[in-house]
Amino acid sequence: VEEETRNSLISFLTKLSTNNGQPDLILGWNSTLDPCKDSWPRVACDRRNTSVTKLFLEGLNLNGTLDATSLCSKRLAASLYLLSLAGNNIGGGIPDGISKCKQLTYIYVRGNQFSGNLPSSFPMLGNLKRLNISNNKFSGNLPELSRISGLTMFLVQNNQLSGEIPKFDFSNLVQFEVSNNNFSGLIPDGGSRFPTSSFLGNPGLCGDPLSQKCVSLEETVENKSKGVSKDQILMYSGYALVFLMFIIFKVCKRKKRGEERVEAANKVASIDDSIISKHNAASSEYKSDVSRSEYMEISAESQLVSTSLTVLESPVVNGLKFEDLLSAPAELLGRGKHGTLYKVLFENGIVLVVKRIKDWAISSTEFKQRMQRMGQVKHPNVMPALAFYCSTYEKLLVYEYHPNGSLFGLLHGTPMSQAFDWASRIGVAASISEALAFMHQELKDDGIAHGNLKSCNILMNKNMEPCISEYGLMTSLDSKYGSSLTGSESSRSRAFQGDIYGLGVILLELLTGKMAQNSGVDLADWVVSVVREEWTAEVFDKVLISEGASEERLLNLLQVAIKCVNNSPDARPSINQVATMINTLKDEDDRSMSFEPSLQ
Ligand SMILES: Nc1ncnc2c1ncn2[C@@H]1O[C@H](COP(=O)(O)OP(=O)(O)OP(=O)(O)O)[C@@H](O)[C@H]1O
Repeated sequence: VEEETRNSLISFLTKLSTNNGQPDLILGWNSTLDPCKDSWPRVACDRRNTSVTKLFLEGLNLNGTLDATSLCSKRLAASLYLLSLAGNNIGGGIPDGISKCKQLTYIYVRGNQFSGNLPSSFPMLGNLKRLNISNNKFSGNLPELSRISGLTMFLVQNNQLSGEIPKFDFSNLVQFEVSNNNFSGLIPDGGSRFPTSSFLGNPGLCGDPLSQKCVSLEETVENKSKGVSKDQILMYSGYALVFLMFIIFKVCKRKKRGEERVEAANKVASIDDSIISKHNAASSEYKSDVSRSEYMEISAESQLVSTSLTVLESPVVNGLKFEDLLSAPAELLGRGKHGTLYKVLFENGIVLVVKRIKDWAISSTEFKQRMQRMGQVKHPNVMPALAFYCSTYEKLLVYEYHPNGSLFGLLHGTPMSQAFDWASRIGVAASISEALAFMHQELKDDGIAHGNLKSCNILMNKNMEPCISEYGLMTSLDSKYGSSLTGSESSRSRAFQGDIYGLGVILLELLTGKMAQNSGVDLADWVVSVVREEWTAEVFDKVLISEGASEERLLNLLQVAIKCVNNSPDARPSINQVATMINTLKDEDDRSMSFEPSLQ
């Protein structure tokens, strides 16, 4: 490593550590030695040992300032892609010059005394993937970070940041948290993928997933006041206008609601009346294959006691009527233990999935209450029902169609399974277990477990992230899962323990690449017997072994899976324990893969 870089590093550390006297000596950073070949502590280099790539300076009680000029000196800036300063007492701001460190991909400065604005040049760090500036004293508006397209981690909680949240492409973000700042305005589209806790503690913030809704009028008024001078008098009259319009809006809304109620009553009546005629007319228009005609039976039965479709909050199906569902072409996707699944195609290109539940001994009232309750519990890795229909004869649920298929398909379908590497598998395990822990916690008091957790009920969304589907549709009838259909307290907890069993089997599928049931062989029984015979290494998927996945990590996950499939439901761990174990394994894995620091 050339002299310029050595000097830059030492000067950077000196400014960071005004308290430490001779930091270069303390850390062993000595300009007569080479940072790479002589292995300066807390410095990592490229494979050829010619350039510095990572600085791990966390937890050193550093209390100086960040000298971007030294850090982003020409040569160092060309290779440095990880900077961790987490858990120190570094103060001052992050200078504008940081944007010269073009290769920076990971910035971890959590838990310091940094203050001031993030520099406006920050978005020029186009390679940035993970940013953690949480637990500092940063303030002011965020720069246009949404321009950084590859950002997967954005953690800025516990600062004093204000203004609006940039319009991120939330589909890329895996970790996101802005809680306990002074952010205001509408949470941008897609933000609702993250839990409410990611946004809490910002009094001015509104919109999904927070319960505080935005007053849509604000936008209208903002537009109207564009171009108006910003002096104070006008500002106050603007506020007065907002208030006035808000009142008018409320009055109009109340009036409209009254009209809508009348309209809705008429609509329900007209749907009921028109089902027979529309269905008869419609059925001749569609190609009638077996599934289609079966699907049509729904309407025939439903004519007896029909109610309208209940939409559970979704822009996709807003305005969708029960009759629309019936008159759209349908394709049979599968016939499971608990019902039949149809893919329904609409003229406007929307594709939905309708589950027709069979033989569920649950009253209509109970079914409706259950669906409404589940509509309130949202997690980005759980697929919500978009709407439901319930009559004496039919119980239908409407879901979004996921063209990327299920985890079952990914593991046991043909070529894709080859590309399903260990990092993705442990990622899937961590996401599912966290989502299940969330659902159990939210729905424990209502006694609603998943009831039928298995790899074909884990669907891959457009970002190939797993989503648990069909949550709470049925209580499993399988005694092995440990549940029963009676409503007693113990049978309720059995249902939750049944989900742990289901999760355990999914973990075994991820580890072995084998199906849960194959030619009468039960995967859990097989794995347990092989492990008992001390042939443990034999159970793992050969694809993982040939990829070079660490056997120690496979073993760690296997131990969790085996605990979950214990035949005695009471001996299984709680979902929180499972989620913690799996997430710890995943974190260890992430760290060892990228040699990232323990303190982000
Ligand atoms: N929303 C969806 N989008 C795309 N595919 C889906 C969707 N829901 C389910 N599937 C897939 O359709 C197939 C049939 O699903 P279905 O729920 O009927 O089967 P099952 O889960 O075996 O049945 P059951 O839940 O009654 O035991 C499965 O392969 C499943 O992965």
